[in-house]
Amino acid sequence: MRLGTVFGQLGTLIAGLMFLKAIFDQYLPRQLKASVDKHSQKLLNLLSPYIQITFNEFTGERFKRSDVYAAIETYLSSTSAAQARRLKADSLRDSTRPVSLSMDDNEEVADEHAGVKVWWSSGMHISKNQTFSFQPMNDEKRFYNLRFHKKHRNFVIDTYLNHVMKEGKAIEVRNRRRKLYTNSGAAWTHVAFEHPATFDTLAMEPARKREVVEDLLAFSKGEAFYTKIGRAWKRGYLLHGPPGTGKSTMIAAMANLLGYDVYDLELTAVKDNTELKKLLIATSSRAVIVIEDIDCSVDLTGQRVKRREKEKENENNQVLHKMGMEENEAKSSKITLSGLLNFIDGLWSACGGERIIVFTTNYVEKLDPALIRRGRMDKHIELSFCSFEGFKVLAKNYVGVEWHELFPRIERLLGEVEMTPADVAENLMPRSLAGDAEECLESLVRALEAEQNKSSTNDDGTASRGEKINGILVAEGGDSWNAI
Ligand SMILES: Nc1ncnc2c1ncn2[C@@H]1O[C@H](COP(=O)(O)OP(=O)(O)OP(=O)(O)O)[C@@H](O)[C@H]1O
Ligand SMILES: [Mg+2]
Repeated sequence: MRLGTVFGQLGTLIAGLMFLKAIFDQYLPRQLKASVDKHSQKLLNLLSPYIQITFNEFTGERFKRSDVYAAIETYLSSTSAAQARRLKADSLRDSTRPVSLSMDDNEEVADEHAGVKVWWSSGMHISKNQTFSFQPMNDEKRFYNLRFHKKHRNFVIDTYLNHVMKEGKAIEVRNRRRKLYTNSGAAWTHVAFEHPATFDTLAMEPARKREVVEDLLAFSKGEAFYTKIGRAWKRGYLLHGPPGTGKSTMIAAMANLLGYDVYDLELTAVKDNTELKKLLIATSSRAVIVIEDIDCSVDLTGQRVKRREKEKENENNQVLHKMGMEENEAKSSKITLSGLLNFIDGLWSACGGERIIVFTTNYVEKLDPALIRRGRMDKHIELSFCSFEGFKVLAKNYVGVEWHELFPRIERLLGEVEMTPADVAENLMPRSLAGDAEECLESLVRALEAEQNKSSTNDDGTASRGEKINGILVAEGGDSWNAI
């Protein structure tokens, strides 16, 4: 007899048994039915080459939805949308998508991974001891069934289920609305993080940009590597450079590239080291923890205070009096350098999951070496004045041109004048909706030439535009505005 015929007959037999079981289910008394159920299931198990796994929506804790069920639902959402005939739509909180689609009860969809085909179906148990309740949903227990051929038992259990969990969680992360956390006291509050910066729009030499992007991607995919070498899955970046060179913009681009939340830690709002520790423990995995302007955030004890006092000593002839005050202030300042070092080291040891910590500063040389040594700040990235390569990125973004006859002139001027990407960008900003590229480029040329003339005449040593004193940018004409 041909193999196809054998399978055909087997199929008919199984279908017949299932039909008989359905009839018995309707007409047999309950006790007899339970016994028929047991034996028919045994018979079906013997004949069927398939294995089935059930994943319940609620396991153990009654009100806690199973993470596994949620990951399966997310994993199957696109397959369900493509295959199922009846779908359920749910609104989503904290997601960039307006609705989530999943297959309705008693639907079945097929999935394939590494050439192995499996079938997923969804269903719902309704509790038999139904009592009147204002929350009838509590008695409905949903589940997913995974069906596969028994020859794939090991593959499904060892490989396929891992793939489903990993992919489901990754989709969840990709779709979730990210958050920007800020601290007030020992608690974080958050708003939606919607900064549009990307590495594509960041003005920086392409080779250096690629290096940073590759470093970040290697980190984010490096869980196995970090485990192998016995290091916590964390990475520290120090971004340094003059104001307006794109440090904050790069942090947003980093968070957008990796899909991480951002924790913007304002050290001056933290009372003491204990509060700092609490904040650290409350951060989630897949986060960029940022401390901006680390040099002027807080009076750190140790070398820096001494160095700062020394600078003041030279400036001021009321030295002793002033030093006394500073020392008292430093003592009453509750966050210390060692507190901050413990914070970073604690991040490395106490918190599981991937985290990035970023410090920014305008004055890298002022930082205590202990704070920025490799292992704490693994990668130091300098952001500097606008190069011609950086300008080309801005020109493409702001005025939509990749080449213009003014480019050689701009290249020469940028080689002679130091202008931050922020200032270049400002000059390239169209003045009106109808503003054209040439007008913007000419405005930039004029600004660069004015800067060139100014630098050849201005050497009186006064603070000039763009210089930051104690976190405040100095504007032309002595105005000042906040750093961020
Ligand atoms: N490298 C850059 N690429 C693209 N845009 C930039 C770049 N640098 C600055 N800008 C523009 O200038 C503005 C200010 O930049 P940003 O806030 O990133 O500077 P910063 O280096 O963080 O300055 P600060 O030291 O004052 O904090 C940004 O909103 C952005 O539009
Ligand atoms: Mg900044």
